[in-house]
Amino acid sequence: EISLQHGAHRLGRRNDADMARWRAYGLGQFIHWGLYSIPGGEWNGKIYNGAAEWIRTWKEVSPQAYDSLIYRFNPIKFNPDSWAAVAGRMGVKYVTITTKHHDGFCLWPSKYTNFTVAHSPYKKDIIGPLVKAYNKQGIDVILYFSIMDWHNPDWRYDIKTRDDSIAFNRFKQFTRNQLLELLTRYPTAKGLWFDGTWDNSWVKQAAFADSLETEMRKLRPGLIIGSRFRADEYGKRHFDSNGNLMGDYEQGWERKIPEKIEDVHGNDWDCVMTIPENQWGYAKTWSGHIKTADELLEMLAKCVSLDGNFVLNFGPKPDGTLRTEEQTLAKAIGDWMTVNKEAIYNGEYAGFAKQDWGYFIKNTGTNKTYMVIFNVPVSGLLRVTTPLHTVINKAYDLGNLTQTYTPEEIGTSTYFIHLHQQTPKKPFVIVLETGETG
Ligand SMILES: C[C@@H]1N[C@@H](C#Cc2ccccc2)[C@H](O)[C@@H]1O
Repeated sequence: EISLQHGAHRLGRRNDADMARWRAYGLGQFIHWGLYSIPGGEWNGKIYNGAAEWIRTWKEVSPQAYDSLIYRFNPIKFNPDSWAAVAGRMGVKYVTITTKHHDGFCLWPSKYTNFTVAHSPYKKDIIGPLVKAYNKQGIDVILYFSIMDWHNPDWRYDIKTRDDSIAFNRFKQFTRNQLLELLTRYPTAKGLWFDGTWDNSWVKQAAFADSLETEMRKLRPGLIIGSRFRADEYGKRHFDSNGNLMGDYEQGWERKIPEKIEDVHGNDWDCVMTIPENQWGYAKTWSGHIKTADELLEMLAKCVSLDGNFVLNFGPKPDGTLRTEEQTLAKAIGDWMTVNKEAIYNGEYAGFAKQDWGYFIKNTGTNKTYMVIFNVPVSGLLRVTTPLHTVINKAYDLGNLTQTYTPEEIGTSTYFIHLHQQTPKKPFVIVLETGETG
């Protein structure tokens, strides 16, 4: 181990109540909404092949023309209660909302810049009503904040000259001011989801970022900050130069999911996922593979089975409504969660050997382990290998408690569950109530 001033300040998982609440969420919603939602991935009739929220960087787009979109931001159909109702029906426990994406446009009336909703035709704060509406549905809020800010003239990709350094010092104060402003304006926010922290300019700010993280945690005890916020003094991000996780959970799983428990190194983590291959902000034309409800449910079960949270992204339209495809998926996921949510909430790694039919999820603090089944073998036999000294006392369908099973013991800690009849063409859950022997 080397001596670090600005590496991880805690080894292992946080063990406080705020983090336990985050750990139990299972399912979250991401919302990407801002000026980029207006062009929706198109400019002058041409389709941008990148992610819609990055259209400002397209060579076909002049930054000034993009920034003038502020004068067209007027989501007259925006109704946060309807978004929160869709999220509540879907079964999400938390939402991560973009307060400011890389383009620098603020969805709250920040005092530190005019590039905000306050200077758009809409005029009103978006974040406050969103936080209130989601909290009213019992859904916690995490604020997404991009450090990289293309609009701010003091932003730099690297610090090469004294002028760069003077400008970036102004930028650091601006960033600190905005973050303290967000935490003060929205005190019920449970955490900050940082992005846009990969450029050298920010990576070189280990001391400043470390001090700012400490200041934010002091201002808001229990605040949850992920591994993407800051680098250590050697420029190492997410994991410091000693290989220890920085922040409270790993934020490296963007549009990807770990394969096995060893990949998560005993840390908390979240996977943030798009419905199309790679569109976060609203894109008029979705191209390529659009994930189905069953695919998304399998991603959810896989994440929770490996001790993570699954956060599905929505990109609302410029008028403030949700696109039909997203509403349809939210309902399909919600219909499944209505029956099976106890397999997801308070879920953790079960320690059972992974099987091809699906995923094991243990319920924190109880003797229940859930089999979330996606791939029924033609034999109709579901193999279960329990951890040593664990026995199965009861087995039954979560969706039909009278549908019970008598596991056939076929070897040490190994059983077959015989499925009774042709099973539904939908993911389903069998509950195992276990006990310990010896
Ligand atoms: C959560 C997601 N992170 C952002 C990004 C990115 C990115 C940028 C460059 C290379 C790879 C990924 C996306 O715009 C979205 O906000």
